[in-house]
Amino acid sequence: MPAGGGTTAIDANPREDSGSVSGRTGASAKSSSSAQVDLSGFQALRSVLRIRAFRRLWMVTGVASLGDWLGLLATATFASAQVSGDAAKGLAFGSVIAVRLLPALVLGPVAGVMADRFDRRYTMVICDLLRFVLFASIPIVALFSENAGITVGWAAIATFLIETITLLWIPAKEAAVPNLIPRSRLETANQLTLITTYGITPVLAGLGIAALDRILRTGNTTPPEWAEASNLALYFNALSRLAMALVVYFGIKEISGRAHDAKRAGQSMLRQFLEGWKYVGRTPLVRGLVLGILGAFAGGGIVIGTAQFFARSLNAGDAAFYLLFGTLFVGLGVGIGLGPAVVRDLSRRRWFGMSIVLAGASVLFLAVAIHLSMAVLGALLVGCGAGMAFLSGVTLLGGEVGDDVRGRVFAFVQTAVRVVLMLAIALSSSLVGLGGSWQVSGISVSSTRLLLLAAGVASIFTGISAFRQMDDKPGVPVLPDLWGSIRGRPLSAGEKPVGRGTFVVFEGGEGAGKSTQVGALADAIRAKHREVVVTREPGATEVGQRIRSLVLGKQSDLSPRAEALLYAADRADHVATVVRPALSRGAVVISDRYVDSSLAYQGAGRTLPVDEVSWLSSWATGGLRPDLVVLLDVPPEVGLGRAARRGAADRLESESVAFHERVRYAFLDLAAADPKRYLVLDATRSAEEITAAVLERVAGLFPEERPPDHEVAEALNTLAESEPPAGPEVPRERADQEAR
Ligand SMILES: Nc1ncnc2c1ncn2[C@@H]1O[C@H](COP(=O)(O)OP(=O)(O)OP(=O)(O)O)[C@@H](O)[C@H]1O
Ligand SMILES: Cc1cn([C@H]2C[C@H](O)[C@@H](COP(=O)(O)O)O2)c(=O)[nH]c1=O
Repeated sequence: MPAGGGTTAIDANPREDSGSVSGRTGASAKSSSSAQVDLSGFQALRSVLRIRAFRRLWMVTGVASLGDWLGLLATATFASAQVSGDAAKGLAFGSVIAVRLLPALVLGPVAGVMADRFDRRYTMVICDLLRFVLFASIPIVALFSENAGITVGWAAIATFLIETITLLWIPAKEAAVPNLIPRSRLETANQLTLITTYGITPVLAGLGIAALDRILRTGNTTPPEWAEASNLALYFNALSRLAMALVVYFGIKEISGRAHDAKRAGQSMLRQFLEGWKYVGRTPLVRGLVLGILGAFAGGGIVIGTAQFFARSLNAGDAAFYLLFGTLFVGLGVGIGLGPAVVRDLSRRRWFGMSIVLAGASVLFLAVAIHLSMAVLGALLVGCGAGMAFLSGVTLLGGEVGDDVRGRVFAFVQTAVRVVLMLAIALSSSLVGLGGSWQVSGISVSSTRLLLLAAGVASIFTGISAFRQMDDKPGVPVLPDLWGSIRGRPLSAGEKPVGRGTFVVFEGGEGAGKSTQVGALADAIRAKHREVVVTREPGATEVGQRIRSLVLGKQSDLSPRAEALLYAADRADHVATVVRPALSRGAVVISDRYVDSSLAYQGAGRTLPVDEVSWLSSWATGGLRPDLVVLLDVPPEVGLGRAARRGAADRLESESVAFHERVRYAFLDLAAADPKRYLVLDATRSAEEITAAVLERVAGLFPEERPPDHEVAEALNTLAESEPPAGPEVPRERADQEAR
């Protein structure tokens, strides 16, 4: 994936998330004497919904998705209503569904090229306007035509066209979402979208159409033809698509405006198409994802294809089929809704493979279930595994595939999924019908169960292969890592034990007051006769001093990648020669900036891919993570104003306010993603208030040595008297003067 400008040419996301820190503060935090900001999991959801462009897209997609489900039910029932006789009705119903699935084969590949080649907003708007016309045309043609053949024929043609257009629309939309939202929020955004699309709206559509039909038929009156429930549903579907087009055109302009790649614009569509396939084939992550997704859908298809026979084999009647089907969906919802909260910091690449293995193992369990209760548990776990795989797969695709090729990858996946699903359902339902059943030791062994066994084994095999292809922590044991993640302590690749010390980091924008607070905290801990090492990045070592002059010197003309590498080099030297030795001695290490500064400044500020910057830092530090990060949050204007009073601006301070705003929201997003490790403080408060909040929280790190209140008061007095504030012990003036 070309990393540079691919992912974040749009500058819309972080600033949209414009709630101030106090805006994110819960009432409890406000009433607290400290300035602490409470960032819970629920607030992660709220922070996603604060990103206006995404919120608009999510709301309008929800309405449109409801319309689409209504439309699917309505076109199918509408077609069967046009003919009489069970066989003809069944054929009409099935044909409409088949017609909806067919275009994927023909058009899927082209759709991706279009999503990557053309402006995604215009692609979405044009597609939705066309769908508006086509959906509305189905009941209108029926109204004016006397001939059932013409009505059903047009319904089939319009449905085919709609599905064709949908295939163009989906990759454009899916590829656009990661540009509207910070990476750390992508998973929550996907959770919200998947639950809306596959959980809430199909149920609402089913209930809505049934209720509409009932209302229209109350009092034994038959409604006029134009007001039939299925017709009204189709009008609703048409209008929801019109609304989508208008909102995207007028309200979500951020979808346009990706970096224009002149080289690619000149390429032929065929070349771009082949390039997309090659990308899928040669990128291990994408290959693993595609393999896993297809394996999971093949397994799912076999479960669906055999479900009715399987339910019969349990002697539990037709109701068992619906029960198992419903349970599968409940499992999907549980996996998508609760999965991230359970596995917490587990690597998403690992989670994806593990989820498929869970789904496969659950299919195996289904295959040997001898009682309905076992089958219900199996179906629930199959759904859970599939839901978690779906969520992690979509999030990985959105977050780790470059913007320039994302449309094609999404299109590839959606086409392949449909084909595999159709084949799996068709083959398994025909095979299952051919086979019989035998009694082995009183247990009924049927072709259904053998097929399920085969599907389970195949899914486990696919999950393991996907895991191997994508693993980002090779050598780290799988089960301890899973267990550690569930308990909030995932194992880090390459992490070495660092002794008994405690590592505290202060982060935040320019002039947030980090040096001031580092000094105050160091004084308070030293008063407890503990060894404290005050340090900072960049510039804590001899080499670091030279790097500091290079990165902050206004005369330096550094590319973003070179800048990121220099900060990483400083960090590697810093951790190896200062931080780790001090932690091994059992000291408290307090650092003014660390890894998050690179994620915020080089990732969000310079728009380098955050995962790559994160990997670089992780490599530089050998996976060393702080015990606590104190984030001092300050609006850039305030912080830059404070810094300006200190002297001339350096190279980073001279960046635009927009740059510093991106940095600010990236810090907040990092904190929101791991609230236990962070203390977020409103840095516009007085230095004394902030110190009190820091001391209170730090006391929790050394429960046996909580400072008595009079010592906290002393530390605050020292802080109030010291002017200028105590800064890091390491020399900074020389490098800073050279830099400025
Ligand atoms: N809470 C506060 N309220 C007002 N002014 C403050 C506060 N904390 C620190 N200051 C002042 O703001 C200026 C910058 O503070 P400090 O050097 O501690 O910030 P910093 O985050 O380390 O800055 P930089 O990242 O630019 O090095 C100093 O003049 C300091 O006295
Ligand atoms: C560690 C680190 C720092 N920066 C930036 C952030 C600041 O603008 C300067 C450091 O200056 P300070 O006065 O010591 O705060 O460097 C960065 O961009 N990336 C990093 O990893």
